[in-house]
Amino acid sequence: MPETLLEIQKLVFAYGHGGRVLNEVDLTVNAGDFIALAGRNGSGKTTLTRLAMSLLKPSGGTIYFQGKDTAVMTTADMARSVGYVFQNPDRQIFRDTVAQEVAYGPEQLRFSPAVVNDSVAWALSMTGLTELAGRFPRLLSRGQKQRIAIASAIAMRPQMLILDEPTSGQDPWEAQNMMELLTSLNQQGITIILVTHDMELIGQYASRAIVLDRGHKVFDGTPATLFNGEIDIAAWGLIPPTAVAISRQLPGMNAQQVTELVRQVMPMIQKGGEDYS
Ligand SMILES: Nc1ncnc2c1ncn2[C@@H]1O[C@H](COP(=O)(O)OP(=O)(O)OP(=O)(O)O)[C@@H](O)[C@H]1O
Repeated sequence: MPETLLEIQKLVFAYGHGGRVLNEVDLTVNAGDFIALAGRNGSGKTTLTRLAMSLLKPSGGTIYFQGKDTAVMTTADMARSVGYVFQNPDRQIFRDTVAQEVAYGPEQLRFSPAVVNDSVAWALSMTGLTELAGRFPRLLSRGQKQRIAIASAIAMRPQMLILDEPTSGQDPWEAQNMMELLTSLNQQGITIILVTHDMELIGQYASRAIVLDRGHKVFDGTPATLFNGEIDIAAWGLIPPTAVAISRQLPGMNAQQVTELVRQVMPMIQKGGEDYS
């Protein structure tokens, strides 16, 4: 059995005296999961991740991290185990060089200087930033800044990484690099929760999809099940990945990703070619 990292029970949340933004949400996150958290604008995704990080406190229900009630944990306690990457990387970057920026978290956690150096070197290398270690972060591209935010988070050696729309505003090449980075971090044992509106990314990279709709958890399962055509995902404001939409038009096809669609379609095309030759 995989270790349970996060256990959310009957979570309710309202901002101030407003209405409920999250309603009786139950959720278990296991070590090793690669979760995509989806749902229409305002469905409660960011709020849920902020609660999971103890940046907000529940109005009702309980959140346990490794069996411990997070109500008694500070944001600093959570930061030892969970890295959080904000949607806008500029909110997280304030030091003069990339290396100093990435060292900030491990220093705050009072790692020894040798461990800080090792952690920074590892985080820069994982994120492809080693060459940029001495550069001024604010002058780098959005994709590079997003990588700095991830490097800063993983330098604290978290068990789990929560990322809020890390590919927003990036070109497809940067977004793909980012997803490959997250895949490789996940393969190294870091549990990933990725907030995203991008169904293509969910189909291609996530092992589990969770959908929120108007503060309720309405789906928790594999991307294959989410996109199998039997669930009315349009009711939650979602559309299937292109590969799924195309493959539904072709008899016998069940691709979730473009590469898989091409693999499934190629024999048909080759056979068609032979018929014409
Ligand atoms: N600081 C706040 N004060 C009051 N209401 C808020 C606050 N932040 C978010 N909300 C409201 O809470 C609801 C959930 O917002 P949240 O940002 O969690 O949704 P989301 O699914 O992340 O949306 P998006 O995809 O647009 O980022 C929305 O109705 C939003 O307007």
